Amino acid sequence: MSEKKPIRLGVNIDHVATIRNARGGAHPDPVRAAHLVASAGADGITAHLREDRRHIRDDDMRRLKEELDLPLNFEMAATAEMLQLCIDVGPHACCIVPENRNERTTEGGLNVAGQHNFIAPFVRELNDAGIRVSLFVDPEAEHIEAAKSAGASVIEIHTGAYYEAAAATEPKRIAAEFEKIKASAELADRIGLEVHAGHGLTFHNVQPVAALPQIVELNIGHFLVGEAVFMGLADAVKEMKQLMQDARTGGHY
Ligand SMILES: CC(=O)[C@@H](O)[C@H](O)COP(=O)(O)O
Ligand SMILES: NCC(=O)COP(=O)(O)O
Repeated sequence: MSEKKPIRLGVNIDHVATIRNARGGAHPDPVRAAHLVASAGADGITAHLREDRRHIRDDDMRRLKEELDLPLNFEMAATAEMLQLCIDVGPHACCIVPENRNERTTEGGLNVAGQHNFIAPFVRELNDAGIRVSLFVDPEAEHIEAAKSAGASVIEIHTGAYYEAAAATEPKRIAAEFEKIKASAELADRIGLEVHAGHGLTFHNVQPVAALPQIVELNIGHFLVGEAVFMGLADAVKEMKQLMQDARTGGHY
């Protein structure tokens, strides 16, 4: 069993921008939300600049980088336009994700094994610009091994299938999806990749994932912004961090 390293919470503020864009104005400002989550204990800010700009926009990314002291994780598709924007912004990290304009949310992980020769040059250019690269992958060995050989230093395990199993309250499916995450975290750690996870994590499903000793960062957004309606964004972030720390230190879950 690996030693338990501390675990970080990256808060994804995309859906603050979704609410802003619903009316076309400037409120609520995702950068203001980022300042708030920083003071509530977030360890980083994640934002996904989608090609269709449905939530976060170019200027949000620039302001997040300029105004925040926290590490910025720039999520994006592997396109020439995004590569240039990311290099111009100069975030701490870039997470490359698959993107499909017709999807409601990120549906699956990056097909790194099938697109190795396409993805590796993006990783190289970002690395050369001093940006850490993470690849957002389904919990499958072939993509994790391909991420390593493509030059990424981090993988983020897509926890969407685990979320769906938990939402359907199907114990066998939850256990099967969790086992995939666990085996993937162990494999990635063994081959020298830093391991992150995210997508669909909530107060109710986060603790088993946070307890996995190889996982050092969780990126969580939609649930926290939704929960902010009921308990406020700062309290939602504090509660999520507490649940993660409790799971990490062997507390109750
Ligand atoms: C890649 C990922 O999991 C997040 O970026 C999440 O998808 C938030 O953005 P969307 O809700 O637009 O997919
Ligand atoms: N990469 C996952 C992420 O940033 C947040 O996903 P979600 O919590 O909004 O589903």
